[in-house]
Order: sequence, then structure tokens, then C-alpha cells
Amino acid sequence: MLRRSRKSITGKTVGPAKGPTIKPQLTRKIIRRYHFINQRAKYIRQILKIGDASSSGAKGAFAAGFQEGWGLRGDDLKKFDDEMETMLVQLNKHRDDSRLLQRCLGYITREMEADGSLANYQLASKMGQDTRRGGDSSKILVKWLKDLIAGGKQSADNLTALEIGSLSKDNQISVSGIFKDVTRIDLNNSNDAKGILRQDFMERPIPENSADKFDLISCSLVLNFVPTPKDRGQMCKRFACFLKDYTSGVPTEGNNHHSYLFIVLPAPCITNSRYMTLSHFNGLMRSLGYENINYHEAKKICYFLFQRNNFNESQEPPLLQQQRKYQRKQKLNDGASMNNFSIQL
Ligand SMILES: C[S@@+](CC[C@H](N)C(=O)[O-])C[C@H]1O[C@@H](n2cnc3c(N)ncnc32)[C@H](O)[C@@H]1O
Repeated sequence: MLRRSRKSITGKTVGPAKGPTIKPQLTRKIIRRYHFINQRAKYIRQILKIGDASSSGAKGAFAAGFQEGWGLRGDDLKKFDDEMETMLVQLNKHRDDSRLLQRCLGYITREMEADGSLANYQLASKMGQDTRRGGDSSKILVKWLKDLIAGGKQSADNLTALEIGSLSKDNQISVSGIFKDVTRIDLNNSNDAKGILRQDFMERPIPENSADKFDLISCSLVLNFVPTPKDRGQMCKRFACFLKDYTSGVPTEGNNHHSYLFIVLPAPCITNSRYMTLSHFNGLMRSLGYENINYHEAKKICYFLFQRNNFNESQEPPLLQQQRKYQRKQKLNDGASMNNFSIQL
């Protein structure tokens, strides 16, 4: 069991003021692992064409292979099987070996269905919001929007927002009154009663008309948990399908209707990656049609506000041409202590 009391060995207080906590250094590890095995399970189910993720569904369909994998885990779920872990990373190479895919599915389903697995994941996600780690990131978003409205750069009328990876309906984005309506979604919080819809943004149906689109999307500490650089790129591309498009026509002086994208990332994703820098990220977003209008770098977290661009295409290289630069990983920095965070379009 990973949960623990609030004091560390050094006596330092960690985690939320009330209730169980998880060691800070484990938080990201748990979230990453949870996303990784869920994504792998989804991928295997697609190849094997099975819908039911649960052990009962999969066991019934593929008793032998599935149970082999299930049995490999034994009782200690902290023990990993090196061979299976390598295969999970390289599933593509084994897509024709259905017996092996069944084993992999059994192996990870055992972990996904273990007691406390989801609870630990949700606790780890919530800890990202703990005030000792920066708190509710939408506070800064609300301040920036208020400034834009006060400066006449943005109309305050009937603004709507989509919050991806929402953990609370009490965050500033929901309670500040700036937005007439906030739609909150999260992969795992099935708290519909609490106003958060359980939904994968990547599977959210694309709105057919503008009224169902949003003036702002908030994506705080979500992109960094998307497992692969290409999946992150897909997420970045998909934002535009859900944002109101105020960009058509020639930009006019005094136009104060825009749509926005608020992105929050752990600072090391931008400041300490071999494949990402601030200007690279802004360039990538620019190639997708967004202009960075606000940026704040705190010790651990980076905050970006992008405005959907209203530029004159004839004066810019076409966006598709610009996007090519961001389709491959490019080494921009190097250093032993650097990470490999990247986004590929
Ligand atoms: C670390 S939490 C961040 C929560 C909060 N937004 C914050 O800033 O503290 C990441 C959340 O993103 C959610 N998430 C990740 N990928 C998602 C997706 N594709 N669709 C919806 N939610 C997603 C996870 O379920 C998780 O609750």
C-alpha cells in the first residue's frame, strides 16, 4: 500500500492537509504507470478486437494467454517481469502474435484491477493540485483573463470553457464567474454527480456547430501525462476542433472576440528537456495557429496562455509547411541530467 501519513522521515509535511498521502516522488511515477498500462491495454484490445477491458471479459475470450500473463505477476505487484515490460514498450513489433498480446493484456489487467490501484492514481493526481505544489493553476488563468477583459482586449460576454483533466468543480476556472459555463472532463474521475464528466478528450465527439465549441480550453498538467510524443502532438492538433473560430476574415482593430488555450506543464518539460525549449514549444503552437500571449515560469510549473491566431495567411508561411519542422524529434540541448520530454506533430 502506497498511502502514508503526512510527515516524511525528515519531518517535512507532504501531501494534502487531510486524508492519506503518497510520497511526492512517487506521485508522477504512479500517474505515468497508470496511463501507460491503460494506453497499452486499449491498444491491445483494438488489435485483438475485444471491447471488455475487465478480467472477466478478457479471461472468457482468451483464457489461456490471458491467464498466463495474469499469473506472471504473482502477489507482489511491485515486482515487474523484465521481458513483459520490454514487450509492452514494443507492442507494435508483436502485433501479429495474438497469444503474446493476450499475455500482455493479462499481465497489465492484473495490475489495473489490483486493490487500491485506481485510488492511488486518483490520489496522486489530486496531489498535483495540493497548495504546497502550486495549488489551483487556474488562478493564474483567471487573473490573465481578467486583465484582458479589463484592458478591452477580450469581451466578457457568455464565455465558455472546457477543462480537460478536471479534478474539482471548485477551482477558480469554475467559481470566478468569468465563464458562463464550464464543461469539466477527466479520464478517470467518474464523479458525474460532482460535475466532472468521465471522458477521454481524445474520444470526445467533435462539435458540429460553433455553439457547441468553447472560448477557452484549459489543459493543466495533462499533456505531460500523455504517454508518447506523437499522442501529445495529436492532442495539440485536436484542441482547435473544440475552440470557437473567431479568426476568419482580415484582422480588425479593436476586435475583442478570441478563443484561448491555457496549457500548464511541469517546468522541466520546457526548461530541462533535450527535445523541447520555450521557443520550440511556442513555434510548434504557432504552426498550429496559436500565439503565446502570456507566459509565467514558476519554480516547478510553466503556464502558457495561447490565443488562437488571427493573422493574415498571405504574410505567413502556410501552417502545414511550418508544421513539418515539428514532425520529428530534434535534439535541441544535451546534458546528462536532462529529460526527453517532446511533442511530435
Ligand atoms: C496530474 S492531473 C492534473 C489535474 C489538474 N488539471 C491540475 O492541474 O492539477 C492529470 C489529469 O489529467 C487527466 N487526463 C489525462 N489524459 C486525459 C485525457 N486524454 N482526457 C481527459 N483527461 C485526461 C488524468 O485523468 C488526470 O486526472
